[in-house]
Amino acid sequence: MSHPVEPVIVAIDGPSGTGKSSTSRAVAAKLGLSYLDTGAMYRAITWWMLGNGVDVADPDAVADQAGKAAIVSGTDPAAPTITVDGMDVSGPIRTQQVTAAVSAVSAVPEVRQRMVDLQRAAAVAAAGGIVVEGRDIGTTVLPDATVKIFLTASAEARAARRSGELKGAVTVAATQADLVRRDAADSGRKTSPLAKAADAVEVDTTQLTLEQVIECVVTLVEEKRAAL
Ligand SMILES: Nc1ncnc2c1ncn2[C@@H]1O[C@H](COP(=O)(O)OP(=O)(O)OP(=O)(O)O)[C@@H](O)[C@H]1O
Ligand SMILES: Nc1ccn([C@@H]2O[C@H](COP(=O)(O)O)[C@@H](O)[C@H]2O)c(=O)n1
Repeated sequence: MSHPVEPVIVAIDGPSGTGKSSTSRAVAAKLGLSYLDTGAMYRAITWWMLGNGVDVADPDAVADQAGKAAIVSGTDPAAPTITVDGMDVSGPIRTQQVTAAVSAVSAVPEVRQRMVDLQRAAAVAAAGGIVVEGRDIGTTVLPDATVKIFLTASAEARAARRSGELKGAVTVAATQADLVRRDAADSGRKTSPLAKAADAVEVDTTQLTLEQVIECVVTLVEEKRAAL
């Protein structure tokens, strides 16, 4: 008797700038899976809070407004989308203003509960399987994921990669300080902090090219699938 094939769920977590988005999108595209960028969701709600005059340093004010914005993520790895109340916010959520505020907003339990519900619903809706990337996917959002990966890289390597992206608009030192500050806030919060799940495979990408990281994750997923 044949058994129904369970959709593969890949959880990819790690600190800022370790290559989660680039790797997750490419792995999803190669394996024909959906893709969800949960960081974009926290950025989207932060963008909404800032635009609506909410004091993001006041957790009670943020909690009070946590249910107001309608956040919708498109999960096609070839063209991921993110909208707030029907508006495309893929550009605005990447501004420095949002980056500086997102850790405070994402630390509020009411915000996290709302985002986690949306993230789990997206995973259930992805009948063919999904790659979900973030900070707490393996530990909290999808603890039963088929494969869990925790990407790391030195702060120096991550800052150099990000500075390359920003084309020298910000110094490497300032970029590194920002990454380290955000990681400390994300790791130190009470509710589902950035953490490696006990059963996650850690991949240090410092000395690896993006292509090597993608290949490594694809192999890990295929090995796991073959063993199911
Ligand atoms: N192994 C690698 N070698 C060199 N550059 C890389 C590697 N992995 C990712 N990059 C580059 O580093 C930058 C950051 O990657 P990416 O946005 O995927 O990281 P991230 O972990 O999703 O970051 P964040 O948490 O801030 O969203 C991008 O410019 C990407 O092209
Ligand atoms: N699962 C997650 C994902 C993200 N966050 C918060 O969002 C910030 C932005 O994430 P990026 O991946 O776009 O850099 C991140 O610094 C966290 O504060 C989260 O809490 N949980």
